[in-house]
Amino acid sequence: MTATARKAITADRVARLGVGDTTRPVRIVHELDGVRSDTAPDRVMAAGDNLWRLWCEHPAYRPHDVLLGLDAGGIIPTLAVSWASGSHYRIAWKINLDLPEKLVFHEPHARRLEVFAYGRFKGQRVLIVDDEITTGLTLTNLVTALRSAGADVTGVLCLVEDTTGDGRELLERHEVPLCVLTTL
Ligand SMILES: O=P(O)(O)OC[C@H]1O[C@H](OP(=O)(O)OP(=O)(O)O)[C@H](O)[C@@H]1O
Repeated sequence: MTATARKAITADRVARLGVGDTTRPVRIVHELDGVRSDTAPDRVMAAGDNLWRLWCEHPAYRPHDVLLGLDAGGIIPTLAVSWASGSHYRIAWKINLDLPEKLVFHEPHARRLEVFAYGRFKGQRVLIVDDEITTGLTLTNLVTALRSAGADVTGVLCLVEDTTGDGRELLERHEVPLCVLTTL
């Protein structure tokens, strides 16, 4: 297979995974590496369901148009919340594809420093989903980029808040509510 053909297949797969609908997340979770046992998908879906319920009861809850998850750790939680909430989702990828209308922001920790969210965000109410927050730098960078693109960030959902960092305080300074499943 040529490099061009491989690139086309990768781009198609990213596009299909990145703008999802609620009928597909379970099948995608089964396809992802590391989630192969019979019970793991159920646990992932239960976590997404619980996180979604907590957000619905949160005082700062507002409706959203789309979920936005972060590659890589945020992908599975995003699928799970999508399934629980019946929401469409997108993924911000650490893959730079030659596609129009991409939002770029900087990830302060990863080896690949730039993250790309494809498509239009102007006028969209976006609920961000990730696996964990520590310093909050990653998510505030994303919030700033989304707002610059004309999006309305309704909140951030994370599975885990590492309270050794100041992520919650940083998000509060940016007036973004944070809802987490558990703290560490
Ligand atoms: O609150 P912060 O201090 O910014 O850290 C949180 C970020 O760190 C992790 O990503 P990581 O860089 O490890 O990338 P990964 O998801 O690809 O593992 C995690 O998934 C968050 O996105």
